[in-house]
Amino acid sequence: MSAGDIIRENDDVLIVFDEKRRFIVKARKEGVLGTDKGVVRLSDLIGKPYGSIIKTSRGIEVLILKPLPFDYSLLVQRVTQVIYPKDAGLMIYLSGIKPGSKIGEAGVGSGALTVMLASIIGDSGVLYGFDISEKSLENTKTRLERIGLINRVRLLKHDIREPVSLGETLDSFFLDIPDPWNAVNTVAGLIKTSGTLLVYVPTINQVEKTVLKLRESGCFTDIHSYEVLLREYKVDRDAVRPFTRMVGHTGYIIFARRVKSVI
Ligand SMILES: C[S@@+](CC[C@H](N)C(=O)[O-])C[C@H]1O[C@@H](n2cnc3c(N)ncnc32)[C@H](O)[C@@H]1O
Repeated sequence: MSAGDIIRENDDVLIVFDEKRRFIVKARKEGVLGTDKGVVRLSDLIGKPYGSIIKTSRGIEVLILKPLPFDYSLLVQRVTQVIYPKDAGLMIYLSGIKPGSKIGEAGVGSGALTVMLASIIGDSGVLYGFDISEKSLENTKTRLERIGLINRVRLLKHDIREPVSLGETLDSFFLDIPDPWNAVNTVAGLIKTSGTLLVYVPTINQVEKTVLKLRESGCFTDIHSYEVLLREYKVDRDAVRPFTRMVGHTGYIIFARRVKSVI
């Protein structure tokens, strides 16, 4: 077992009571997490290996885990519609981003995608996050500080449809605003040639407008549009089937590569 497997003071811990009741807390010498299933003393977490089971004051067993990047969505206060992990997963894979990548995102909204992107680019990467809403920027800043990722992110109040200079070009740009077609020229100027653009839109009408604008700009090629449908399964002995409820629709993903000029 390595040192990182043992919970130390100030480490984040995911406490799982059941499917619905999950909390991220910091292990501390003082303080408690109070729930209807009893109290967990935060000092009880210190020195325990991640993956252990501890008991609340009411004797109920809870699991203590190391939070994964997507677990931090528990801390995201939704001030806007957010990008779901199923969509973020494909967007991140297609983008090709990795530790050290320099990337952009507009709008940051509630910061759900920002948290996932910032966790991937590492301490050597940088994310320029644009939004026109002061509230969204403030909210995202608070989340990133809480999770310890703020050093990788520069939050900027700016309308991404208007030109902007960053002093460097980006490996990838993530766009989630109502009218992305109006931002195509600006983001084309920010992405390095052979870099990637990922656009997220909730309606198919927005897909059409955006793709036509990307083609017309002459700055993008390899343009593809996708939708991700995710079905989870309920697994019991001799009774394996999809859950009866599923998320029917979230949004569409558009991928494109920046080129000098389309051949
Ligand atoms: C749907 S939310 C983004 C949600 C975000 N992707 C998430 O996962 O939390 C859209 C955001 O875009 C911002 N926005 C809208 N138009 C914009 C523009 N032209 N430039 C920058 N931000 C813009 C809005 O203020 C809003 O916060």
